[in-house]
Amino acid sequence: MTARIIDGNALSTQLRAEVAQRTAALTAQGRQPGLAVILVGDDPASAVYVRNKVKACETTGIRSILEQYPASMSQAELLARIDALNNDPTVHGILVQMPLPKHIDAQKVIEAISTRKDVDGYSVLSAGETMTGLPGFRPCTPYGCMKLIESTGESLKGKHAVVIGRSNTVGKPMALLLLQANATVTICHSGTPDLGVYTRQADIVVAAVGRQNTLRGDMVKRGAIVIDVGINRNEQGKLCGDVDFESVAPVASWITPVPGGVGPMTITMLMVNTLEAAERTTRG
Ligand SMILES: Nc1nc2c(c(=O)[nH]1)N[C@@H](CN(C=O)c1ccc(C(=O)N[C@@H](CCC(=O)O)C(=O)O)cc1)CN2
Repeated sequence: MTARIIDGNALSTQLRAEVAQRTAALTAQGRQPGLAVILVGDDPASAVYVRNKVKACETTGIRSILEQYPASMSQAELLARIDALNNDPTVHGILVQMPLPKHIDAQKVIEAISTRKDVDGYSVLSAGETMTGLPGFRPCTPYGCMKLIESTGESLKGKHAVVIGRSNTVGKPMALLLLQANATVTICHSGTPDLGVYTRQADIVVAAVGRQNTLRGDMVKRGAIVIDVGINRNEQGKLCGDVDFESVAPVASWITPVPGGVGPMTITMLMVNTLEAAERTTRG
């Protein structure tokens, strides 16, 4: 047996087409969704991600407002821009690309974004909504992982899911979303001794630790679903995830590739969240 591929590019195309349809309906009512994307500094990877977000807006019909600032921008200046965008009724989502330059307190910036416009789902209030299952914005990467798992048609009810990683933006919200889908959830991390003891019991493994080859074939139960959130570069400079694809694919039932798995879904769920932000304002 070899695992079937969960194709994040294909699922993204499908979901973006649905977003485009709903966006067109809102736009026809004079309520075109708008997303403000703020990039501070000159990190080359961030510039690529931001460009891809603007492109995704173009293909879905969402209006993008790209604001680029030098790394020397002060925190006060950035907070003032966010305040202006919070008060702009044509802007439904605000996104500040991470990481920010070191002199800026990222959490302060995130908390300055209105909860109604926090389409990254990064704020403390959004985290609370994710934890309680209240309506709000789910962080895009774990939200995308849930859609990828859903696309396999496998139910999560009663299954054991192991999340490797405990970041506030991926690992922790991922565990909460799996829990809400009635999985039994274990969170492991870089400090977990003998990771395989846990992952070998898992029906679903989500690897989000940021270290290549964290999950190998001998650590995976036959038939498990494996979701790879990692974006790393190997010794040859090639993009790779946290999962050793070659050894895990023959054991798993479903697996996401890197690239082309979770990555594109992150941007797709940003489009979904922005559309929903605009739809919510329409409802008053
Ligand atoms: N404000 C935010 N900042 C950051 C986020 C975020 O969700 N919001 N996430 C990451 C970067 N990111 C989006 O911003 C992101 C990372 C990777 C991909 C992606 O499509 N990856 C491709 C491979 C791309 C490549 O070739 O390098 C893939 O995995 O197929 C999309 C978005 C940090 N900052």
